[in-house]
Amino acid sequence: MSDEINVVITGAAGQIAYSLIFNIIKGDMFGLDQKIRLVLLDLPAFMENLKGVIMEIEDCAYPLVTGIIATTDVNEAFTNAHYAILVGAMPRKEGMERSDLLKANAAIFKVQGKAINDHANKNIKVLVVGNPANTNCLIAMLSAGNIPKENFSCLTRLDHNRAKSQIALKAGVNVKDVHNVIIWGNHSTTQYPDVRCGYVNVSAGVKSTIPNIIKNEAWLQGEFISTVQKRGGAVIAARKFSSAASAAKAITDHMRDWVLGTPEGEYVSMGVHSDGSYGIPAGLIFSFPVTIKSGKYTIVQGLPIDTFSREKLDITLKELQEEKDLALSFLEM
Ligand SMILES: NC(=O)c1ccc[n+]([C@@H]2O[C@H](COP(=O)([O-])OP(=O)(O)OC[C@H]3O[C@@H](n4cnc5c(N)ncnc54)[C@H](O)[C@@H]3O)[C@@H](O)[C@H]2O)c1
Ligand SMILES: O=C(O)CC[C@H](O)C(=O)O
Repeated sequence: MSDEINVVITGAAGQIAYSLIFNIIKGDMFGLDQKIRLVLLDLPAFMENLKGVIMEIEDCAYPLVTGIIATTDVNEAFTNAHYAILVGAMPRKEGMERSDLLKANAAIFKVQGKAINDHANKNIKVLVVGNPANTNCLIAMLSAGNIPKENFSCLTRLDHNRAKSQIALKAGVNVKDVHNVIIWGNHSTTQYPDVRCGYVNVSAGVKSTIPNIIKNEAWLQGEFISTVQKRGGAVIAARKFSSAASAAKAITDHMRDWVLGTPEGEYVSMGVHSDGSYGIPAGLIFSFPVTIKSGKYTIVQGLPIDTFSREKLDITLKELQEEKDLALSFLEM
């Protein structure tokens, strides 16, 4: 890595950023030796709040921070950016549909995609978090034709972590022993959390598949899936705000693995540009199981897709195609 990296966070005065920034400057994302110049983008009305966040960054006295820029100007923000975490968007409140979000947020990601295209480092890695994350990511990617498609991804790691945790709770094991769960598709209630190929480390050198450990197919195909699919909504209903600390943790996991790589044999879930794998047509941002080496992800190939799974993949694919059509019609792209 270079001596110093420029890391842009949009929505920097918001809830997620308030956890995320501190994970980054502690070294949880890029390692303990990587110097970081933080570039914090938000709307003019939030600059005063951002001043308070910057005071707290300074007061943490973490040695990895070599500079902090606060700005409301997208072109300034993305100039020579090495990493961009696009969190800034309008979050869904109780009673709001995702289609309302689509319209409000699609325009933001078109402008930011273009600014990335025109001003960022050509090797930039972009993670889209703001919802609807897959479609916002697609719009940013389509607006940044000079940047390789593989440099864009969206966050489904929170769903992945939620799935791991639900399995650990049900099986009565530590979450660190649960491996290779998969989130397919959209970061929405149509996602397909799939644990058929996952496993649990039972004791030193002994592992068993998740279906073997849980021994309850009805739960795995029913309550487990719907709990993970609806977890974001459940947090909003209880907290009145959308998940923030767990989202920041998932962003940190996603970026750390994208930059530093995944352990041998370990899959993680990432929303990435579809390439025809598993019958998902090119031209969408779809969550797949991936492995990562030297900063490049590879979609895991050859996993079995049974009839139940095919139906689930088709449902989430259909939703993503509809979101894409709607977003492109709003933007006249
Ligand atoms: N993909 C995921 O797993 C996941 C998980 C949780 C939340 N989210 C989404 O993340 C987004 C942010 O959530 P939050 O809780 O931090 O919201 P928040 O409302 O607390 O913060 C959002 C921030 O974005 C800023 N913002 C809005 N438009 C902007 C723009 N054009 N440029 C720069 N900044 C802008 C706002 O001023 C605000 O400070 C929401 O869309 C939410 O639904 C995604
Ligand atoms: O708006 C939602 O229902 C989900 C919000 C967020 O993406 C999450 O997964 O916690």
